[in-house]
Amino acid sequence: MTTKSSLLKVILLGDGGVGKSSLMNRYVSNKFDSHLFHTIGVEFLNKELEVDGHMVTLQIWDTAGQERFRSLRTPFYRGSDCCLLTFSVDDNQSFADVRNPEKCPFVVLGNKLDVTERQVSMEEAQRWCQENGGYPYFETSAKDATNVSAAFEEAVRRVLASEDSAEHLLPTDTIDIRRKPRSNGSCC
Ligand SMILES: Nc1nc2c(ncn2[C@@H]2O[C@H](COP(=O)(O)OP(=O)(O)OP(=O)(O)O)[C@@H](O)[C@H]2O)c(=O)[nH]1
Ligand SMILES: [Mg+2]
Repeated sequence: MTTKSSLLKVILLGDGGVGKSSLMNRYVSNKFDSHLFHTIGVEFLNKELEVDGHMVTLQIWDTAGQERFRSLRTPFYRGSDCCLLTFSVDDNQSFADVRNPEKCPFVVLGNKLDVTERQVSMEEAQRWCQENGGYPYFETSAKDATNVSAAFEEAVRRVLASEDSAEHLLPTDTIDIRRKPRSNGSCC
């Protein structure tokens, strides 16, 4: 029997320091580093998971949020199935930047839930997500591992539900050369 797996690409976007790399490291390696360096350019990691009976290879692209790297991100939007727009709840400016997405968002993450001094309330973030297309909103902490898997898994569920998942199917033992290229499968 052919085992089929879906290959999904998600991209983490958001200001420098909001915790994108920390979320990826927590999710893929279950590790947290309180003195992580800023990302330079773009990095990616793969994670295999099962969502509602679907085997998925999730390719997570982690972009550099600092302003000086902004132009580098553009090529990586292409072919993304989902954008994870991330801000940190203790940084108003990072939420303002999320509210002006360059490309279509899919899931919005308010990270650093563990901090005591919030600048963005849950109500404010939820209201914005509802009023701007009904984006799913998750409050996460890469530090405490709160809601991190749930946020990535929701992204996978949304992609699988919104697209003909057959478009992603990669038979492990055959390649169908008659298959047409994806026409409009990507959101970004
Ligand atoms: N308290 C707390 N700190 C966090 C959390 N997530 C990340 N941090 C810290 O915030 C800092 C920045 O985290 P990064 O993951 O490097 O942020 P980034 O979004 O990848 O930043 P760039 O690579 O510059 O775009 C690091 O010192 C992390 O340890 C969190 O959930 N809670
Ligand atoms: Mg980073």
